[in-house]
This record gives sequence, structure tokens and C-alpha cells, in this order.
Amino acid sequence: MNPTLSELEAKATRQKAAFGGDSHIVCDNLVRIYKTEGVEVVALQGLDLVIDKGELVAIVGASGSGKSTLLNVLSGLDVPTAGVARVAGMDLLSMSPRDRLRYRRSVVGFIWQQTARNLLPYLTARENVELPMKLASRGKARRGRAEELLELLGVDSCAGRRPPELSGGQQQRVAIAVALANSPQLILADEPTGELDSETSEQVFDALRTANRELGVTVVIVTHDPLVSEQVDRTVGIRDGRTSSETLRREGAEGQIIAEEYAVLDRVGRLQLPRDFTSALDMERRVRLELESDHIGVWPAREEPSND
Ligand SMILES: Nc1ncnc2c1ncn2[C@@H]1O[C@H](COP(=O)(O)OP(=O)(O)OP(=O)(O)O)[C@@H](O)[C@H]1O
Repeated sequence: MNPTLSELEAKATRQKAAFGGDSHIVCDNLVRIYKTEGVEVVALQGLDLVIDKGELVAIVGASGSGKSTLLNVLSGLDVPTAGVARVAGMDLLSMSPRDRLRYRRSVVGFIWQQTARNLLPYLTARENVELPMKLASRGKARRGRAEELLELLGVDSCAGRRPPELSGGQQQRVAIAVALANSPQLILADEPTGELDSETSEQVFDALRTANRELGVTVVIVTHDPLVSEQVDRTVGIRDGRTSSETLRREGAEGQIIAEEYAVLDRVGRLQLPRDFTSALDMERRVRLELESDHIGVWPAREEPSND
């Protein structure tokens, strides 16, 4: 017997709900189109991404590939045009303004690249960390928590100083403490080490790793910095507004780090072949596929027979 329309609808809904399940971050076919002066820019073109609770993930990709757009969506600053974006079970497309404010205050913490953008220059480091707790009406324990966080991130000696009296790396570590103040479940960092030298970058990355390991916070870092992207367990590559590759790292038997790069197969079976692979074999427009017992072969299209 043919299924009824309501059975088909129920099946489609079940399949949709299954993607990403109850993972901490789920982006399903996420689209963000910007319209400026009648021109449309498709910054995210159906991006799929699943991140589990407690993961530390780096996002990499060429300039303009959509990394900051993704982070702005996940932080609740920007609303996508279509698709699904869910963090900790909250739907970022249909959220009310009130829930969005609560989300931005208490569920997610954000660190910008520009050190000066993260902190108020006329407050001390401790007061900067206390401020988000004050705004969220968190009572008495504010001072103790601010000091604990500054200590955890190795900047307790800076508590009484204002940002202009701190180095760039110290400012970023205080910024991480600010982002952690209201015990968020997720920290997002957009190029947090972009303005720093390599030694200072290492300290800032260590502070993010500490937040991840000690507090169990999920951390997503957009970065061009190999020091960061090569030290996380998972690096997600974005190309033209879609996730295109993933590098997974694990420890080998002798303690060495083994990195394996994968292409991402999306929900409808699309994958992006790396540009250097396709250009090395002059692959354009069409390729020939062959299914083998344990792999799929991809070949350049056969030369069309000429009519001469
Ligand atoms: N507010 C906006 N209005 C119009 N277009 C935008 C806006 N923000 C981003 N874009 C466009 O969307 C695309 C993706 O931009 P996005 O900033 O997300 O890329 P990115 O990968 O973070 O780049 P970068 O590494 O240079 O920061 C780009 O083509 C960009 O010009």
C-alpha cells in the first residue's frame, strides 16, 4: 500500500530531526545571504556542521569563505537566512529577542581578534570580568569568581590593572575570563591570536585549552594560525560557504600525533574535491566515477572523439 501524505510528512520530519541529533552545535544546510545595494552575497551556502559538547575545534579557510559569518550566527549576533542552527538545543533562527539576549549573556562567550574590542579600557581586569555577571544580575560571588577565573588563566597578577597597562596576550587572557564569567557552555573566538607573536599566541591558546579541559566548555576557534589549527583534535575547513574538509588528530602508539585529512560528504552526497587535486589532473565540469568494493574511483572525463 502506498504511504499517505501524513506518513510521508512524518518520515521527512524524523529524518530532519535525526541530523546532528542532540549534539551541542548543529548547523544543517545553513544559508546566510547579505544584501547590500541590491547585490546579494551568499556567505554561507548550505553549510553542515556538527560539534559535540566539550570539543575544541578550529575553523580554517581562505579569506571570504564564511568563517566569521558562521561565528556571528553561532554567537547569536546575526540571524541566518535559512537552514538550521541549533546550540545546546536552542534554535537560533526562531529565538525571541528576549531569549537571544539571555543566550548571548549566559550560553555563549565571544572573543574578538582586536584585543581592544574585548575589554573596557577604564575598568580593571577584575572589574571587566565582573561586569557580565553584574549585567546578568549574578549576586555576591562575583568578586570571588572573577579572581578564580583570572587565576585559572594565569593572569591573576593583572587583576588590578587596566587594559592599556597589559600586554596583548594578557588582554586576550583576561578577555577569555570575561567570556567565561557567566559560565557559558560555548566559547567562540574569532582569530584570538591574530595580533600576537608566536610565544604570546601559545599562552592565549593554552588559556582556551584550559577553559576547555578544566571547565568542560565547548570551544570553537576561527584561525589562520597553524600553531592553533595544528594542535586541536579537529580542524574544519570551510570553502565557499560550506564545510569542505576535516582534519582529525589522534595520538599514535608511540605518543606521536597522527593527522588524517578527510573531505566532507554532505547530506545529499556532495563533496568538494581539493582544488590542487582537480587541477593536477585537469578535472573540470565532469568526472567519471566508479564504485569498487571498498572505494569510489574518480577519473577525468574521457576525451570526446573529435570529428576530424
Ligand atoms: N555585513 C556584510 N554585508 C555584505 N557582505 C558581507 C557582510 N559580511 C560578510 N560579507 C561577505 O560574505 C562573505 C564571507 O565573509 P566572512 O567575513 O564570513 O569571511 P571570512 O572567512 O571570515 O573572511 P576573513 O578570513 O577575511 O575574515 C564575503 O564575501 C564577505 O564579503
